[in-house]
Amino acid sequence: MTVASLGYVVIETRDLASWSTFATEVVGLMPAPSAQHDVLLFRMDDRPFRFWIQQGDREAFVQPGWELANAGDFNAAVERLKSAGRPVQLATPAEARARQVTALARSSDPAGNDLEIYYGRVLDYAPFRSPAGVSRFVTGPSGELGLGHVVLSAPNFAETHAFYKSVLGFGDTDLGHFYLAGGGPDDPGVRFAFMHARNQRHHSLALGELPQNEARLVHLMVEVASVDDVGRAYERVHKQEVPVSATLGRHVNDKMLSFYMRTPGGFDIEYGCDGLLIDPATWIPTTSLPVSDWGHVWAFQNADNQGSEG
Ligand SMILES: Cc1ccc(O)c(O)c1CC[C@@H]1C(=O)CC[C@]2(C)C(=O)CC[C@@H]12
Ligand SMILES: [Fe+2]
Repeated sequence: MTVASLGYVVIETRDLASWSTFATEVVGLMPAPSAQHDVLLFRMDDRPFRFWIQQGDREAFVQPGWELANAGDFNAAVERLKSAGRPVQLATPAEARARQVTALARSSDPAGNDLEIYYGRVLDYAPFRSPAGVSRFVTGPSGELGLGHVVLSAPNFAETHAFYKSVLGFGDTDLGHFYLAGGGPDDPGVRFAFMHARNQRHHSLALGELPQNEARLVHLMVEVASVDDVGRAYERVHKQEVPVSATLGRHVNDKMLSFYMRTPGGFDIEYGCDGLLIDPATWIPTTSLPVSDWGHVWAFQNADNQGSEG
């Protein structure tokens, strides 16, 4: 019943054309054929899509699609969601076919973040080619590392954290505690849970003890093969005047060399390389206190500093 990987993300936008330009020219994703005129699909490997972007009336993240290994794991996850009292909606065969999976169900976590689970690994045999010249997105030799990670807000932190572990089978990789307000006696800190699915990616999911934001996502991370892929993306971001949310830096926990940019959806994409691989069977969770070894100057912290100085 353990989630195997982060399979795809669903995003909603009023302006498909702007998202499309951003996805291809900035991120470097490959446009893929879509059967629906109000849905754009983008590939990063041999999956038929990793980004599903649909026309709607909001700019928002809709939900992650969590992949289960087979029918048995999928059915067990559905049963666990029901036993935990979560609403579960089994998708129709037509809906599953549209997602290019064998079976699909919708639910939500106790913080109100929507989610999908599915099984059935359809492949697209047309070679992957990035329109922006990305050498390769890192998803593992057969895609088993998943598309990257998502970071969700969980104001009811303990309850949501327990849900992902006991109901969907995630394991703790790092229980970060970040003192962003100086670390003095009055600073309660922000708790984070970085969790792995049944693959070697350091985290496929992180929960932050943060209020829910309008975009309904803190960020999603995509990993590329080399530091040059990150550097070239950083250059595209500057040339195309995409807002940088955090400058280039290296995280202490997963060793990711990354920067963060603002998407048209109002949430960030973390764009990185060098992510740490772990053995999910034997890993003992760490507790990180620093966010980064170096770099990662956050735009919101700059604004705060300027406010207090001025
Ligand atoms: C700390 C950390 C480790 C690995 C990651 O992939 C990663 O994204 C982070 C940063 C998480 C987090 C964030 O995304 C929003 C801004 C946050 C709350 C901070 O200011 C500290 C931690 C940051
Ligand atoms: Fe991240």
